Amino acid sequence: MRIGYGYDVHRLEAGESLILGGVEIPFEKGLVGHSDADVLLHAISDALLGAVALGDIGKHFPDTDEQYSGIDSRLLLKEVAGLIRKEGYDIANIDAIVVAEQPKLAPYILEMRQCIAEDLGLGKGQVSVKATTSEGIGFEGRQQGISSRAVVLLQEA
Ligand SMILES: Nc1ccn([C@@H]2O[C@H](COP(=O)(O)O)[C@@H](O)[C@H]2O)c(=O)n1
Ligand SMILES: C[C@@]1(CO)OP(=O)(O)OP(=O)(O)OC[C@H]1O
Repeated sequence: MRIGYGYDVHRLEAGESLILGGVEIPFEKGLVGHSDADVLLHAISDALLGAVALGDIGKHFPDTDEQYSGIDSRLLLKEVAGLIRKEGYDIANIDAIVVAEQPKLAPYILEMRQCIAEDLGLGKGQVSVKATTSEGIGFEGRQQGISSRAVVLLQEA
């Protein structure tokens, strides 16, 4: 068995799309990144890579490489899942949290879990996504950014 942990942050700006867990969420601001800036999928991807000591998504998909400009992070997640399988592991479960003052994410959580489960070939019972505010403090609380943390457990295939 292997455990992995991932953390990511992206900046919030007006005029950008807000995509979390593969789901586009209507909001006045969105996340800025080289890719689609899906901070939740990035945290999960980093947790998966970390579990098999394969570095992080910045190593595999450098933000200096034009081929990843604006890329759908679901494609990156699927590629990471392939690397995990190549190392001889299956995903037992994922637990992730998004720290966002706004918007209210509860209505979108089920769809996020379904997207992630579909991309990783899992049941939605193996994928947990949670949300919390930052109680108005810190960069998330000031709505300057959104962060995400994820933990994954892998088992030998
Ligand atoms: N962006 C968010 C943040 C939180 N939620 C849900 O609201 C509940 C209360 O949040 P606290 O920060 O007071 O813990 C929490 O349990 C989340 O389910 C949300 O939907 N969207
Ligand atoms: C995903 C990648 C690649 O497009 O870019 P960003 O969207 O900037 O995301 P980040 O979490 O900073 O790091 C990984 C990157 O190399």
